[in-house]
Amino acid sequence: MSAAAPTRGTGPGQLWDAPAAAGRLDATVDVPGSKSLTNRFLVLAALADSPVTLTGGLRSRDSSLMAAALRSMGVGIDDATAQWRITPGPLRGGVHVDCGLAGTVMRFVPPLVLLADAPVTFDGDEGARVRPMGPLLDALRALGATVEDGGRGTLPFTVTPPSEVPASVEVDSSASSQFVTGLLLVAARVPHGLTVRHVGETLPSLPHIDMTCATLRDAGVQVEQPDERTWIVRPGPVLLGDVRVEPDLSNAGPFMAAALVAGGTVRIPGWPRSTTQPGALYPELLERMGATCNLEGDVMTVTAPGGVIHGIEADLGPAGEITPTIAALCALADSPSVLTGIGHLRGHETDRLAAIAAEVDRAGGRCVAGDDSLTFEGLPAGGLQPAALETYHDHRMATFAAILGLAVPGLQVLNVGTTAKTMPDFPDMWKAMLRA
Ligand SMILES: O=C(O)C1=C[C@@H](OP(=O)(O)O)[C@@H](O)[C@H](O)C1
Ligand SMILES: C=C(OP(=O)(O)O)C(=O)O
Repeated sequence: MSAAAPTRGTGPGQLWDAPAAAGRLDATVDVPGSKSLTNRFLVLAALADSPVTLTGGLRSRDSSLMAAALRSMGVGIDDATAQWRITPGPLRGGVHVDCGLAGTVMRFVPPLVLLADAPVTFDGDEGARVRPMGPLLDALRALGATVEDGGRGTLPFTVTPPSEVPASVEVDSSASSQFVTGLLLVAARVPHGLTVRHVGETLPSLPHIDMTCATLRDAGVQVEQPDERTWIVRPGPVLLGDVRVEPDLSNAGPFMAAALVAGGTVRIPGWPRSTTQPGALYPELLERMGATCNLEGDVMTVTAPGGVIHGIEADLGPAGEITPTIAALCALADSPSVLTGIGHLRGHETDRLAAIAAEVDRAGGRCVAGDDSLTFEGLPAGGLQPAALETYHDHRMATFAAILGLAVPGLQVLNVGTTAKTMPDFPDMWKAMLRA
């Protein structure tokens, strides 16, 4: 008997009819809070000297997993209203942490065990069990913790706190900047502070490490960076107070990209004047691809003629997480594109280089994945063809598919609900933008 045909819907195994653009856009899209800032603030609040009020926090699978992990370790988190109240407490172990598929949970929580009173076990989704962890686990061992991972260097593992923590550690963070961030976040609270030195060849997502340092400094923590691969965090109090989370600029990207595909205008309110979020690169990249971007007050306005998208050559090493959105535009562009500096995306929610190449191919386009790059031929003469695109449990592959769907009537997306990782309302927000 053959397997039942997928039903229509947004859940696992279900197909979502991606709306095609029916005309020029004129939309204002309120994007929820940044995943990266929300989860940094939650961790820092857990280490703070007094309760913290957090406004604009993201409600999504990744932030819920972070809150659940911290609660289980003894942190009070009241998120019943829009202003969350986080009450730090002594960190306890003897608990199990579900990391889901969240890099921020699997890389930011294990270093907290350096301060806990008993071992903590960690596991996550099947797809999380292949995400790189080894260099961070080795760094925790060098800091005196006992880590049992069956020699795999991946989830699941158990971290047992050390009796003493040395004042410096080396880590190869070439597979993920989150290894350095995880160590820096806890550093002010270990007895002698911590010097973290990156020893790998490349270091992706530097803006995300800058975000960590900026967040620490805003909390009164002294962070020095004597050279581009060393961070020194002095021991001391963490004074977070009241914090507000910026909108997630990476999640603004698909809506901004929609203006290029459909034509018209998309406005993103709440755009920060200055930010460490990698999504800050969108305006420049989208302008090179044919849009006009203007920041007036705190509203970023993207305007484009529609149907005119230029290919691009770009090093996305600093901003790997925006790659799937730029990649969707490259697949629809009037000339070839090459995106480089993105080898580490093979360790993201899925192997994103393989996934993007496979899904462009499924829709009748051409994209070749290299070790560290994606090369696109651009839009084929007859355009892309309707197909049911796979999302691989990857929120950004779902938004990638939705962008293609704007230009390809009849395109479908399998499990678009996987966007709940960082943007649970995505399907409705997308339709509202299109008035579909
Ligand atoms: O620290 C963070 O919040 C993040 C860092 C980056 O990780 P990688 O350096 O593993 O790409 C980014 O891709 C991820 O979405 C969020
Ligand atoms: C790589 C990403 O997430 P994570 O925080 O799980 O690494 C991402 O959101 O693109």
